[in-house]
Amino acid sequence: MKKQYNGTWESLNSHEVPAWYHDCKFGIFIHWGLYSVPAYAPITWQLGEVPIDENWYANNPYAEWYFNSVNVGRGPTYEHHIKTYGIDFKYEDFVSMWKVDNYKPDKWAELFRKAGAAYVVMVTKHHDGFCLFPSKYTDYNAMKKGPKRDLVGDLTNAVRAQGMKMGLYYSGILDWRFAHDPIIEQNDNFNKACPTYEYADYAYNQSCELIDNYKPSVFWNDIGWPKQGEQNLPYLLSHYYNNVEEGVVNDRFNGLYHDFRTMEYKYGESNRMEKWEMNRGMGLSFGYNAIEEDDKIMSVEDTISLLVSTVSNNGNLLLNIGPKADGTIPKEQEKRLLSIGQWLAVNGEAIYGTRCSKRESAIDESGVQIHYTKKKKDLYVMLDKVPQGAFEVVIPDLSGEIRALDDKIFYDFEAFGTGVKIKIHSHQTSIGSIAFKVPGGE
Ligand SMILES: C[C@@H]1N[C@H](CNC(=O)c2cc3ccccc3[nH]2)[C@@H](O)[C@H](O)[C@@H]1O
Repeated sequence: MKKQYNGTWESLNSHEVPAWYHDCKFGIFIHWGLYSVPAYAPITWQLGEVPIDENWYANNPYAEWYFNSVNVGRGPTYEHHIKTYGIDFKYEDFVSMWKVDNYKPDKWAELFRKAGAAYVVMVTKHHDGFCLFPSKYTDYNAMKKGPKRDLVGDLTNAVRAQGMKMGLYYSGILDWRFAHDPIIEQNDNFNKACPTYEYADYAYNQSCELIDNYKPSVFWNDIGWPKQGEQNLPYLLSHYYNNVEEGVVNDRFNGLYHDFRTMEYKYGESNRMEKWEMNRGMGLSFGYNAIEEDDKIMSVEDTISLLVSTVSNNGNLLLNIGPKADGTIPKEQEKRLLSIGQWLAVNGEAIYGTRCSKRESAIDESGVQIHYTKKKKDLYVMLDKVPQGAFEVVIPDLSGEIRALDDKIFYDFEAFGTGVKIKIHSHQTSIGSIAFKVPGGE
């Protein structure tokens, strides 16, 4: 019997995170929109690592913040805009320039599947207010203007045809079509947001459009929810769960409710006792940044390290790609996705469908990082940040057989005190973390 939610916080608080969200581990985030046309941001800092005497908003590395970065009236993006487009060029003028001739949603979905992703979260409306889906509530949308396509519907169908879950991102509290004062400090995200009931109703109604028309497996709200709409949240979330039984939501509803917590780059806290999700771009931006080239984005090894450390601590990794305006996925991003997929094809047994082991991640004296996952009674051990060439590592409080998932790893193992010493002779031909299975080891 399907559980019904009745518009109260009490009924919502009985909602449990469905198994699929615990099992899937790796998702692809997609930031694609008007901001992909200028595709510019300075390459500055990761969120959570901004130097104390610097201003994030006047030097925003998020290319999807282009409108605000110009609107602040100073800094690299403002200068770039004046030089490239001129002082009279308005952000809305990018609409007619946004042609999606290379948008091939089936190819995108195929690439995400090859990357080993189990879910996708696509931005439907970012802070700039331009909707990538047909909406009854605004003509500022991709069906009516610019691309003249239901960009969200096309990808939703393609992703589901590949057997992946489709999630949708919505910028709840921020919409610069309703409130366009420059945001120059963190609190402005809330204090300068549109304070009208009209906008709160707009956000509620568009969220219902997304739920009713696409039934997203993840409703990924960003930054916060309109204050004037907080009393309607229990109805919106009940409507969501009553229509999308497997649905999950994140923790960006003004702290009122969540299925899973989030981190973004280095910002936020995670607690392995609770389901959470790490989201970040491959570089410092979510939207495509044309000056962020191959040498400026994460290596495959670092991305696999992030996946392994996130999953072994009860998280999912939602890794962003920023397509070019025309729908081309940048080569440097595609290359990394395919390499991650190759690693997961060999080592995915230690990732997909696992749960947090009672054993916590550790660093041995040689600096090798040891991460654990479990699946029923089996234990998986993943070695990361390993040296080139041969090395040894002792896994404490372990006994019995230990088997590398990658047959290109040459190793021995032996009992060592109350643990097992693994002697790796050669691992050159493999990329990223080295995963072992210990049958019955949990
Ligand atoms: C995915 C990413 N989100 C940004 C806003 N981030 C937050 O509101 C936020 C980060 C974070 C980390 C831990 C807990 C809550 C958080 N909210 C957006 O401003 C970016 O353009 C991009 O869409």
